[in-house]
Amino acid sequence: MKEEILRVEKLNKYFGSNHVVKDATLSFKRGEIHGLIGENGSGKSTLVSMISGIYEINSGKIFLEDREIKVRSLVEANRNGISIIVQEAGTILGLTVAENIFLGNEEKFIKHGIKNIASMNKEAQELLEKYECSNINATDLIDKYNFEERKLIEIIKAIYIGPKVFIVDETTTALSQNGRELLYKQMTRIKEEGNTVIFITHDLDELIKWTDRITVMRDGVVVDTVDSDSVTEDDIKRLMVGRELSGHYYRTDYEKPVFKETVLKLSNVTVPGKFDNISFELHRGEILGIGGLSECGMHEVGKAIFGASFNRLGDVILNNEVKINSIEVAIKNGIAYVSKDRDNESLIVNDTISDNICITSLDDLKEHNIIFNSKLSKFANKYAEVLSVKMENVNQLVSDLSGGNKQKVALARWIAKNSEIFILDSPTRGIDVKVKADIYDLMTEMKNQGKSILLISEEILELIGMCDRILIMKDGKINGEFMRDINLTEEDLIMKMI
Ligand SMILES: Nc1ncnc2c1ncn2[C@@H]1O[C@H](COP(=O)(O)OP(=O)(O)OP(=O)(O)O)[C@@H](O)[C@H]1O
Repeated sequence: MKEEILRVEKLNKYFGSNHVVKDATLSFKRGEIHGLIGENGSGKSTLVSMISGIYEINSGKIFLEDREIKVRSLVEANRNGISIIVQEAGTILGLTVAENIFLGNEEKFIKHGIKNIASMNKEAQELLEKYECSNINATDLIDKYNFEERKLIEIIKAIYIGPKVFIVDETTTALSQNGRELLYKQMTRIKEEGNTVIFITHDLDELIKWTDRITVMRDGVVVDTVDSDSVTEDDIKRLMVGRELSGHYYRTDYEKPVFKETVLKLSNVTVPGKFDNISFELHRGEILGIGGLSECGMHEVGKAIFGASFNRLGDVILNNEVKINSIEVAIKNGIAYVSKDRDNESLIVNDTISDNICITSLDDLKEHNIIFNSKLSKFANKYAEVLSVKMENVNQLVSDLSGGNKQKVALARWIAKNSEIFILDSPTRGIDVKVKADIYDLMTEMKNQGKSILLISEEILELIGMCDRILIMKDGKINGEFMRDINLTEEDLIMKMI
């Protein structure tokens, strides 16, 4: 029997009248990876945020190595040996990589009131090398790096302290295959050294594979804790939802036609330093996937098509000969874009759900040049419902939603706009299995209506399961093309990525 390292007893958290964690009692053992799963909004992030000092506890107790701890901030949690990688961006823009890594822990570099920046930069660079991120420069502003690179920096920040409890909140979907390998390696090391990892992921396969035990939450309540080697994905789904979930997940068809008509054409598109001379066509009714490893440039391709890259070269042309050179032209011509960097590029998090959903459809909602609030509210409610957004009402701020529910709002806006071409970068990031299946159904329905989807994804199975055609990128170029085929395997795609 492994020894307990961390115990939470009757933890409660309210946001206003919303009781989101209810009497949670849970024990974590030394040398285990302990998974945490539940539907979007079931209280996982809130629970680990209380353990890591991000949120105040309304009632209950936390014991670390049998000693009650009261952590009031992340820095205090760190000092107690608890670190976390949060689901959203956890780095601060305007600071260097080194400053981000040592944020809250700078005093080790301060002597007689003077901070030894050279020494801090040197130590940060050594950490970057040690954790296989030598392409990142400690003295650079963090702003220079993309979402995945910032996540890797957060991982280093969380592990260099040698945590007793390392919390990973829905991080793997922000990482590509190589970033994931790095994270798994560190999780395994921490476990083998007799410490504990709390691992939140919506990927059931990954959850069962990497954890020793799994705790399931439903509506703020800890439902059960099970041994990972004694459960199946269906068992977990049943515990999460409280009933049997049946039916398919990805598309099941292999013969559905793609129209010959080209709706969007890229000719020799380049974004210097990101990708080079990319040309392809997207057809009506096609789901075209783009996959690859972190540095391959695929995320920038989505941005460039939407007119959101400042220094793009080459042409992005619609079938009516309109050239897409700006976001405004893209939206006017029926192009939708969901970025992987949800909080910074897809949503206005300090605004309401209603405003976020309506923002791209305001012109369509005008009556004699007047926009009626009642109409906005009805419209927002309709599409929040289509995407099953778990919320109090549409006037709630997006920042108050759980990660997966934010993602649903980002998608709802474009479904509401009835766009013709969807560029979806990691659209199911952070979304629970049940809603994921609904989103895949929605994508299939859109395809059947003749809409076109460019699906940029790190999830190889998602690409194989959903796409009519898949382009694999490597080092800024297209390195392989695969047609939909029941015999296509993960290995086929990976071979073209590496
Ligand atoms: N800062 C906040 N203010 C108000 N309500 C909040 C806040 N943070 C979370 N909530 C609410 O608490 C509930 C639980 O959210 P939480 O983020 O813990 O869920 P989760 O299980 O982590 O979901 P996901 O899988 O989507 O990340 C949700 O209903 C959410 O809207």
